[in-house]
Amino acid sequence: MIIFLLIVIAIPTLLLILNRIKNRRFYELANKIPAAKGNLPLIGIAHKFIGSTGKNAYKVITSLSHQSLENGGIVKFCMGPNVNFVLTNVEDVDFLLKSQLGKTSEYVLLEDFIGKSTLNAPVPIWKRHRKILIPNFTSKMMENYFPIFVAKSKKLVDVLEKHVGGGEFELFPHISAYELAIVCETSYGLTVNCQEDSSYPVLVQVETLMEIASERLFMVWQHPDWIFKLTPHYSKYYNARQVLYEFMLKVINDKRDEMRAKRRENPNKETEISESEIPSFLELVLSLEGNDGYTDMELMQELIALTLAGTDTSAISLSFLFELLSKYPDVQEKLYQEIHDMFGDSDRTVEKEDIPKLQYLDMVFKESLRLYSAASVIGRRVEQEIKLPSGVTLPANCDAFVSIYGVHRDPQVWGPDAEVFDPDRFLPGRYKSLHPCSFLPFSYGQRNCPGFHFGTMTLKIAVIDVLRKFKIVGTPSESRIPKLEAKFDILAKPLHAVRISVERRK
Ligand code: HEM
Repeated sequence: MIIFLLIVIAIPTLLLILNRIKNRRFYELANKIPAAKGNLPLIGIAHKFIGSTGKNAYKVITSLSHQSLENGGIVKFCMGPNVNFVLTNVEDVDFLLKSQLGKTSEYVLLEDFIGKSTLNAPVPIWKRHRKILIPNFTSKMMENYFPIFVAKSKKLVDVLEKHVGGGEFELFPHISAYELAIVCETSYGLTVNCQEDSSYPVLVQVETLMEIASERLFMVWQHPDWIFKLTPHYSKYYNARQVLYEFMLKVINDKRDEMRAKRRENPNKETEISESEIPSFLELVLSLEGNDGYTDMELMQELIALTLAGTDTSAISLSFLFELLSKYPDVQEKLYQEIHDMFGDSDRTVEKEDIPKLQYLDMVFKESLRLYSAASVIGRRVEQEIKLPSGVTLPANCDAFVSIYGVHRDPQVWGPDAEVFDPDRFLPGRYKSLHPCSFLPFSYGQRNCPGFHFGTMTLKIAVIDVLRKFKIVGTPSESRIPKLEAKFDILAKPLHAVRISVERRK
């Protein structure tokens, strides 16, 4: 027994000492940075995630963010042997996001279903993929996609119409279907009926995969693939991935056949996509010679990554926005007045030129994203030792997390009322004087969100169309500090199903 105990205690201790000696410089620098409360030797804060729920994980993340703010912009936490840092100082965040392009080790866990896609790929692959992806998001493409956004928004209004007089209902599935229908049509050129059918396979499987991947993220012992495969939820995960893969492969093959058939009909045509057509990302890649280096597997995984990146982020952001409007009827009425002043009682469709003219809409949109960013934290791998503008030096080979949640609630940036929901803080004169990294719901630097305009458009169009038609009714908040509960499922999502009711305006 004594020998057994000696082995159990002595071997890890010896390994720890050897690790400390080998990485002396790393620990010398890391030790200068304050550690999070409850950070224990050997395990760090991993115990805080035992039996973790998304709600608990969100609490840990927000607590680390507040501790970072209290320490002047940085806090250290360990997950088992890994030492990580949470940054909230805007100058440091600016420096980190401009200088470090690699993602942290957590993103590697996503490889299991999205491979090495733009979202999570190591830098050399990312550069190649991002170059192919970017033409899909130019202002010309946004113009092309605009009619698709408007058509899906109209369908969202039709679906909500059925709830008039019917009391409270769950909003999120309708919004999620709206965003998915847009991403499918713009990314794969596929018209899907998910707005009519809430059991649509992509919607359900993406949800399952995100839930399980998020749980695994915090269970460090499940990170090795062979252990993960032994867990009870692996078969659910595997089945969801199979359904998604089969669906996407069929989409690719069908599109390729369709394009080949067109080429046979018209062999003299140089490109397969005419100016008048709206090419999807998939069509753009398939029209490139040899798919520009994408294998079918890579292309399929990139499409899944685009679906994840584009659908959930936008749907979550829109859901929080509508929930805030239901809780603050004064803000909703002011916004409605602005929209009504522009459209009157007409039924004309929203046009691209309308959007920048709606200033209060922009302020409400930004304030909602400030308080409830779908991406509450983003990670960057620090390869070489870096000295941050605040004077802190991060050691080489560590993971640094930018807390978007923390930056957006920093009283030094946003004032003592940083927790208050106040769209006026985005009045152009007030907001322009802030550091560009003070507001970064779409991240910042070269690896920021390419879907920034896309997401902004889909959210604003839906808000305009829905408010023109309906008053959104919920339980008004008694405080100007909203207390919307969230959980962490890789993204920060509403904890409970958002329930609202709608009343017809006219
Ligand atoms: C309100 C909506 C959206 C929000 C809040 C959002 C937010 C973000 C954030 C914070 C990142 C950086 C993630 C990181 O560094 O880990 C990101 C990356 C990305 N987003 Fe978005 N996004 C939105 C909509 C979209 C849409 C509509 C698309 C595409 C259709 C999209 C595609 C992507 C892609 C491909 C990346 C990876 C970029 C790279 O690593 O180079 N996003 N997004």
